[in-house]
Formats: sequence, structure tokens, C-alpha cells
Amino acid sequence: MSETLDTIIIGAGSAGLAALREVRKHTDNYRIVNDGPWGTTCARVGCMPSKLLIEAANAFHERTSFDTFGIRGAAQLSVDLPAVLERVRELRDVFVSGTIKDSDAGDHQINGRAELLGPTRVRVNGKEWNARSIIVATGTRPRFDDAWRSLGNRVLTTDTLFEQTTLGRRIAVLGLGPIGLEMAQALARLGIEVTAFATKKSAAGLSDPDVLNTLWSLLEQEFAIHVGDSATLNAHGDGVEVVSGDKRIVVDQVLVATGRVPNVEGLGLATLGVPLDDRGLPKMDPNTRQVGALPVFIAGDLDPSRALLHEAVDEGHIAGMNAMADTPQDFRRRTLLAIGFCQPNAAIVGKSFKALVDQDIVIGHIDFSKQGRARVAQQNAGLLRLYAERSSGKLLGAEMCAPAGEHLAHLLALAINNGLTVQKMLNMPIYHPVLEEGLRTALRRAAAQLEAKAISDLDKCDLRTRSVMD
Ligand SMILES: Cc1cc2nc3c(=O)[nH]c(=O)nc-3n(C[C@H](O)[C@H](O)[C@H](O)COP(=O)(O)OP(=O)(O)OC[C@H]3O[C@@H](n4cnc5c(N)ncnc54)[C@H](O)[C@@H]3O)c2cc1C
Ligand SMILES: NC(=O)c1ccc[n+]([C@@H]2O[C@H](COP(=O)([O-])OP(=O)(O)OC[C@H]3O[C@@H](n4cnc5c(N)ncnc54)[C@H](O)[C@@H]3O)[C@@H](O)[C@H]2O)c1
Repeated sequence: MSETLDTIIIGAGSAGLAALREVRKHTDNYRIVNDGPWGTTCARVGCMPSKLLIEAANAFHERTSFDTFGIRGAAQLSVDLPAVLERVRELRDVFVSGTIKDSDAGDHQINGRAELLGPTRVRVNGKEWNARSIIVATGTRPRFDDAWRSLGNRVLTTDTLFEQTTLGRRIAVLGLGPIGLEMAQALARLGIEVTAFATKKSAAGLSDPDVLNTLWSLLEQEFAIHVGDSATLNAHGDGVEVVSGDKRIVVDQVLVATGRVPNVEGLGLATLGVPLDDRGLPKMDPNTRQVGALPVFIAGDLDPSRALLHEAVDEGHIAGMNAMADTPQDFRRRTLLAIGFCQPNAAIVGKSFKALVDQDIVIGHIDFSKQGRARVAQQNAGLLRLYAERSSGKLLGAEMCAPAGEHLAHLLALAINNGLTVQKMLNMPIYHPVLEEGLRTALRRAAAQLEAKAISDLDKCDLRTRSVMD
């Protein structure tokens, strides 16, 4: 007779570890299984090393504004790529060891590849377990053509990029999703000759054509972008020949960032007895993470609908709570917030432009090329467009490529999460001189188009309370 566990968590990434935190509150009778290295995609090969590389690249890029500021000698600065990459790994290792320490589950941890044998049965390393519930959080991996393996470290993904001790002088980046975009700009800013290949004009998932066009022309000033057929790669001397339609270049290395595929192979999802989509995934409830009425919960990037760190953590948290509950509960998901850490930051908050095309909305915008504080800092490039319901003024969403866009996006996310109108947002104090004044301009432009126009950013108040200032 095999042991019956209260739950088994498959995958110890950010989603699986968030589930673990919940499960541990309720039981000791669980296991967490992970195939491959522990420490999470985010800390090992994702968010953290990519941001470390970006910060080094942006620090070096700052020199391009020195002359205008009156600071001389920038031309003497140079990048020591091995040292940059060493720092990336050093700090990355600190983050990874922190993650491993925080999530140590002692004897409850199993190294191995889990396979479902049904909705309540799992096999790992030849041993079978019954479980009252199962949490599946196996994440994704970079899309990669097996034929490229023979090219060794001439064809990289973000799983291998940060392991390099140095990098070639010429790098092609395939794909301009958030990963390709962030890495293409960082590599270019580190002095590498970058050519990006995209199959369509699209960057960081932006759907607002004005925002996309603004970002696109800024990126084109930093590296070459070719839009055309899916590229093929061939060995060429010590390098790689990249061919897309009639475009042909030879580079030292290629970074493939054409998307990520769910880790479903050999996972046995077919044994759940529910239909699987063309990626091999069953339908799950986004608010409970449950698969149908089965005691099976899916969390994290494996479900690609919100492949973002904070969403993976939320999903693990929900899955962990519901795996332990008698009746799974629905949890309200947060306002969508996706940020690409290129400069200017690309961000989508709430509903995208594409999701609102058929709705009666007003659009407020700010072009950062003329915005005061952005000019002061020589960061005056970018566009923010926000969308509000014409009848009520309720803020629905925004897209941007904006200086300090990561912070503006959070402010907008807070407003949308709380159902604020443009007018209510205009009530907030805005200091001077700050980039948020640009956001206020966009809000005022939206407000001017609303059905009910206010005469001021300030609400009128009652005579008896008018002298009260909070
Ligand atoms: C380069 C890069 C940069 C990123 N930057 C950001 C960012 O700036 N901000 C942001 O919000 N998000 C970012 N992300 C996305 C973020 O990293 C993911 O949303 C998050 O890591 C997903 O976590 P997860 O738990 O779903 O998957 P993972 O962390 O990948 O965990 C899944 C685990 O399951 C294991 N596994 C797979 N199959 C099995 C099996 N059969 N049995 C047992 N274990 C198995 C895997 O080996 C892995 O350890 C980035 C991603 C990448 C790649
Ligand atoms: N800052 C962040 O929040 C951040 C950063 C990195 C990744 N992520 C998450 O990771 C996920 C994966 O990101 P990603 O960039 O790998 O994937 P993606 O699917 O978002 O983008 C891949 C891009 O490659 C293009 N493409 C596909 N095939 C191609 C080909 N043959 N040649 C050229 N281009 C091709 C696609 O059109 C798409 O634009 C994202 O969905 C995101 O949620 C987030």
C-alpha cells in the first residue's frame, strides 16, 4: 500500500513555493517535487539575472548624456564584459541561495520528475504516492530548436546567457517579446552589435499602435531590427549565419527569445481524463486554479495567461489554500500589470488598448519628449496613453513606454484596482517637478473628453469643512 499524502506539489518554482507556504500552515503530510535545479526560474535564469545585466548596461549607457550635462571624459569608459557577467552571477547566486534557504522543506523535498497517474496519484523516481490533492506548477522553458544544439554556446537562451564568461562582438536576438527586448537593448548598451529579428512589428506585448511605434523608433536608434520570416540558423566558420527572407547576416552568437513552452512532457496530464488544449493543458478556473471538479490545481507560468512573477506567486498561493480547503474558494485576481524593463519602460496596466477597441472610451496621452522633469534628466522620450470609460470616467487601462514607467504603471494599477475615475485620480497631490506631472497631463486630457466634465481637478467641498486640510 502506498502512502496517502494530503497534497503533493509538483514544481518548486515561485508558484510551487508560494503553494508550499500555504500548505505548511495546514499539514506536515505533503511532498514537494522538483526536477532539475532548485532556486526558481526567476532567481536562477529569469527576472533577477536579466535585471542585473540590464542595470549594468544602463549604467554604461548613462555616459551618452554626460557631454550634454557638461561632464567630460565619457569616451574613456569601457565595458569589461567578463566582470559584468561575473557580477551578474555573483549576485544571482545570492538571490538563489536566499530562495533555497527560505523554501527548505527538509525531508518533504524530493528531487525528481513527477508524473501524474490520475487525479490523486503521482509517481516520482519509480515510487508512487496517493494524494488528496495535487498542485501542478511545472513552469516553462525557452523554445529551442533541437537542430541548434550542435551549435553549442553560439546559440543561447536565457538559460545559458548568464553562464557565459564573455560574449561575442555581434549577437542576433530572435524575438522581441519582453525577454528579447530587454536583452537586445541591454546587450546593445554594453557595446555589442545587436541585430534583432522579429516575425512581426510587436514589442513587449504592447497593443497600442502609437505607443508601439514610439518605442519601436527609439529601439531602432539603439540596434538594428529586421521584421520578416522566421529566421534559420546555420554554422558559419566560428559564427552563425542568420537568414530571414532576403536578410542574411553572420554573427558570433544568437540569443533565442521566441517564447517559452509549458513543461508538460511526461507529466501525465492526459491521465486526468479531461480535454487538453493544443499545448497539452487542461482548462482551469483562473480564480480557484482548480481543474474542473478534480482535486488538481494549476499555478504559475504553466498556464501562460499571466506569465509574470507576481501572478505565479498569487496562483501558487490560491492553489495552496484551495488544495487544503474542503471547498475551493474563488479569489479575485489583481489588475493586470506587465512591465518590460527596457528604457523607456514598456508597460501595460489593466485593459490593453486591444481589449478596448470596441468600447466607448476616451484616451488621454502624454508625450514625454516635452515633459519638464524628463527633459531635466535627459530622459525625454516616450509616450503614455490611458483609457477611461467615456460615460463614467472610470480608468480602465493604460499602455506606455515611459521614463520611470515602472512607477507610473504601479500608480495606475493602484487606481484601476480601486475602481478610481480619472477625476478621482486627479484629486491626488502631484509634486513639482516630477514625471507624474506627465501622468496628470494625460489624465486631464482624458477628463476633458468625458461626458461629465469637472470644472477643476479639485472636488468642491462643503462650506463647513472647507478649512480642513488632511
Ligand atoms: C529571462 C526572464 C526574465 C523574466 N523577468 C521577469 C520580470 O522581470 N518580471 C516578472 O514578473 N516576470 C519575469 N519573468 C517571468 C517569471 O520568471 C515567471 O513568471 C516565474 O518564474 C514563473 O514561475 P513558475 O513557478 O511558474 O515556474 P518555474 O520557476 O520555472 O518553476 C517550475 C519548476 O518545475 C520544475 N518541473 C518541471 N517539470 C517538472 C516535473 N515533471 N516534475 C517536477 N518538477 C518539474 C522545473 O524544473 C522548475 O524548477 C521572467 C522570465 C524569464 C525567463
Ligand atoms: N519584465 C517582465 O515582466 C518579463 C520579462 C521577461 C519575461 N517575462 C514573461 O516571460 C514570458 C515569455 O517571454 P518571451 O519574450 O520569451 O516570449 P513572448 O512569447 O512574450 O515573445 C516572443 C516573441 O517572439 C516572436 N517570435 C516567435 N517566433 C519567432 C521567430 N521565429 N523569430 C523571431 N521572432 C519570433 C513572437 O512574435 C513574440 O513577439 C512573457 O510572456 C512574460 O510574461 C516577463
